[in-house]
This record gives sequence, C-alpha cells and structure tokens, in this order.
Amino acid sequence: MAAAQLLSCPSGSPQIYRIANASAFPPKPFPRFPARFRSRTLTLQTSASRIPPAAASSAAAAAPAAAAAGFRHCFSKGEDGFLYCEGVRVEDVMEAVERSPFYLYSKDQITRNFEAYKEALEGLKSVVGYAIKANNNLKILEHLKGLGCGAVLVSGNELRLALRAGFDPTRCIFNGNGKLLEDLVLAAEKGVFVNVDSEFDLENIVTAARVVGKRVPVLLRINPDVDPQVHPYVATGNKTSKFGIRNEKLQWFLDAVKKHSSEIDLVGVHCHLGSTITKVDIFRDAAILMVNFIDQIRAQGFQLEYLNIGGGLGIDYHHSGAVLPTPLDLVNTVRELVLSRDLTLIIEPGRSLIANTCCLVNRVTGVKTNGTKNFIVIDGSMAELIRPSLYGAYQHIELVSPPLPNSESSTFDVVGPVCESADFLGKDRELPTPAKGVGLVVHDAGAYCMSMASTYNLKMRPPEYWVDNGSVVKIRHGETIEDFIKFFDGL
Ligand SMILES: Cc1ncc(COP(=O)(O)O)c(C=O)c1O
Ligand SMILES: N[C@@H](CCCC[NH3+])C(=O)O
Repeated sequence: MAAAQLLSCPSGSPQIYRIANASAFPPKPFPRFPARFRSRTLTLQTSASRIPPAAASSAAAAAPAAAAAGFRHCFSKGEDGFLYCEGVRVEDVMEAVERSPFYLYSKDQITRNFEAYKEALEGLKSVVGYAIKANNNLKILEHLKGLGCGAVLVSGNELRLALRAGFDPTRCIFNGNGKLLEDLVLAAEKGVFVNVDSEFDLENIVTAARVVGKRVPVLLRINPDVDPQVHPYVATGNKTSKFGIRNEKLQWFLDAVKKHSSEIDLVGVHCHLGSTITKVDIFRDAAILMVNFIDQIRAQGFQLEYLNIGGGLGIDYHHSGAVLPTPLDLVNTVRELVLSRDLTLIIEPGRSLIANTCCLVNRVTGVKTNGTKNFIVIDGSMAELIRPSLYGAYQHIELVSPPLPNSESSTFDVVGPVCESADFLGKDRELPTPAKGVGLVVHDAGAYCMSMASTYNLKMRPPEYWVDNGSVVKIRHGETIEDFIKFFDGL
C-alpha cells in the first residue's frame, strides 16, 4: 500500500517523507494531512527500487525523434499501468501532498528543453529570452536563469519578478503594446532592451531615458503581416493585430529614432507572429521580411545588431506521435539569414520551454450522465486551467492509475465544479470509467495554465511541486481562503 511516512523532521528544515513501496490499487480515500504540514515545503523522497524502468524508457519511446532534442513526454505510463513523472508515481504524490488539484513539474525536463535551444543555437551569437508570461513561478525562473536564460517581459511586475529571480537585465527584453511610463523608467534604469510598439510608446521610452539620464537600447517591433495559422486569439503578427508597427510607418520611426539619438539607441528589429505555430516555414517567411528591413535600415547608417524573431513554437498537445518542429528546425530555417548579416539572434520561447514539463493533477469527484452525455467531474476546473474554455484548446487527459478490473471505457466530457458551461478540461474523451477519488491529469500544463489561473468561484490557486532528482519539492504554496480574506483587512 502506498503511504507517506515521516522519516525525519529536523526543526527548520523541510519535512522529509519516503513513499513506501507502492501497489496502490484500488485508490485510497482522500488523504488527510495534519494542518501543521500545510504551509511548509514538503520533500518526498522516493525509493529507487520502486521505479519501474519502463517508466523512463516508454517516455522516450513515445516520441523518439523529439527525444533526441529533449522534447519528449516526461510523464508516462509504467509497465504497471500507473503514471510516472521522472520515475515518481503521480498517485503517490497525490497521497502525500495536502490538496488537489496541484501542478506537478519535472525540473529535468525544463533543463532538457532549455538545453535543446542552447544546442540548436550553437555557432550563432544568440540570446534565449524566456517569455515569463508562460509561467512565472519564481523557482522556475531562478532555475532558467541559472541555466543561462534571459527573460522576455510584458509588464513592470514581470520585470520586477525577473530582477528578483536574478536575471541579468541586459539579457531582458521589455515587450508590449501598453507599457507604462513608470515601468519604462525602471527598464531604462536597469539597462533592459525595450521593443518599440507605437508612436506613443516611443515617446514614453524617450521620456523614461530622460528621467534616468541613460540611453535606452531599443528594437522596433515590426508587424510583418504573416499568417501564423493558429487560433485567432493567439495570432499577433498579422495586419489586424494590435501589436507592433506596420512597414508603411517604418520611415517615420527611423526619423524619430535619429531625432532622439541621445535618448535611444536602435539596436535591432523584433517580430512575434503568434503562438502554437507548428510549421517552421512560417518563421522563415517572417525572417526573410525582417532581414530585408534590417538591410534597409542599415543602409540609412544604423548599426543594427539584433534580429529578434519572437517565440511561438508549438508543441505536441495531442500526443499523437506527430513529429513537430524542434528548436533546431526553427533555428536552422533562419541560420543562414542571421550568419550572412553577422546578426545576434534573439529568440523568445515560452510554451516550447515549459508546457510539456508539467501536468495539472486532479481528483475525480464523481461520474454522471445526463442521458445524452457522460461527465467525469474533477476538482480542477477552468479556474486553474482555462485554455480549453478560452481557445477550445486540446490538452491530453489520462488517469493516473490503471482501470479497475472490468471497468468499461466510455466517451466523457471532463468537467470541473465551476458554475459555467464553459468549464471543461476536455470534450468527448475516451476514458475508462474512473472510481471516485482517482487521479486524472491534464498534460502539457506548464505554459499559460497556472499563469492564467483565477480565483473564480473562490477556487484558490493551486500549489506547485516539481520532481527534482527523485524528490518531490513544493515550489509554490497554494492560495487559501485566508489569503483572499486578507485583501479586505482594515478596510
Ligand atoms: C512578444 C512575445 N514573445 C514571446 C512570446 C512567447 O510565445 P510562445 O509561448 O508561443 O513561445 C509571446 C507570447 O505569445 C509574445 O507575445
Ligand atoms: N495564452 C495563450 C498564449 C498567448 C501567448 C501570448 N501572446 C495560450 O494559452 O495558448
């Protein structure tokens, strides 16, 4: 039976637990954890003997081509039918932590994803700026910074968090169509690169430079009008988009930059086409347009050094085994363009660095049918993970334990408890009928899930854990109703 046992509890150090050898089926009732454990960092140590070798190898086998580049599914079923994350049984984690739903990450997968970008960029002058809007967990930011990553920011608070995580400001890029003057002042003071998005944005950047008495390095964000072939809500580089400047206005911006050369230093151009892009030709089309702009701008005497092609690389949300472009494919489509002009390439991945490193782990509250449809009701919801509701996005769903003997599979909508019919995590999924209390994960939840979570229906934002070298470590406390009530203290 799986059980979390207290091994030792030296005062002032994290709680350390060992998960005893597990054959945890049928699932146990909801665990009750003593209140004193609830707000502490919790470390689960796993016994190496209980990690079936199949768990790791079947993960790699699932996507051999992608595995070579570090883009594999780090959550996979072992030969025993249980779901594992880097050798740790997800069900055991559920039994040991204080509540569900929760986010569970693989720290190693974050490293592998970053290494895939680093390897892809070998031979080029480059900066990888992680788009921290995708996931702003401070521990994850510190880890990525430690690996040598820069950061891409869209608000003053993202900048403040990046500084707190220790990012080198001169490897940070401040994007956005509505940057506030006070935030631009902070960026200017710290030496952050700033992308110019509009006339008023340029005016604010000049003002910020004057306030701090420093010249601000800027890139022009150009809207190249390239269709990224994605959901319209995540397309950002076509001509109806609110982002960037259109090429007809380019000369106006170049003249303005010349006029303000004591406040701003034009160092490059930027574009970002959109997100979930799965064809690298789209990036190449944009890069060709962008280097043409660079040639024109250089011809006017500007010393441009940087081509920033934004982020946007998609991932295999469907777990279909389809071979999707890797960072290497992406970089290779622009390599010659960059080398031939002696440019430094800036790349701004969010999703492709972090999405596949994480699952949202939920418990099944119950199963029901309304005569037309079958529903699996879980404790997670659109409040913790809004992408299916917002974009109709597909995220793969599976149970964390093998089906009960004789249990039948059916087609289910997987729904949460939130009072909205849009509250679904998956539609028409073929799944074994789960028992109450069983774990159910939503895969690829590392990007734009926790960072877009809300407290709707007073569902408090969940805790986060990662598997780090066989241990499960809390990397963010879950919010509580007490935290929420504090916002009204003293009013
Ligand atoms: C300017 C900019 N850079 C980078 C990103 C990251 O995109 P993705 O997460 O698709 O890689 C975004 C988000 O779409 C963005 O707006
Ligand atoms: N939030 C979107 C991505 C937006 C990217 C930011 N421009 C998603 O979940 O897919």
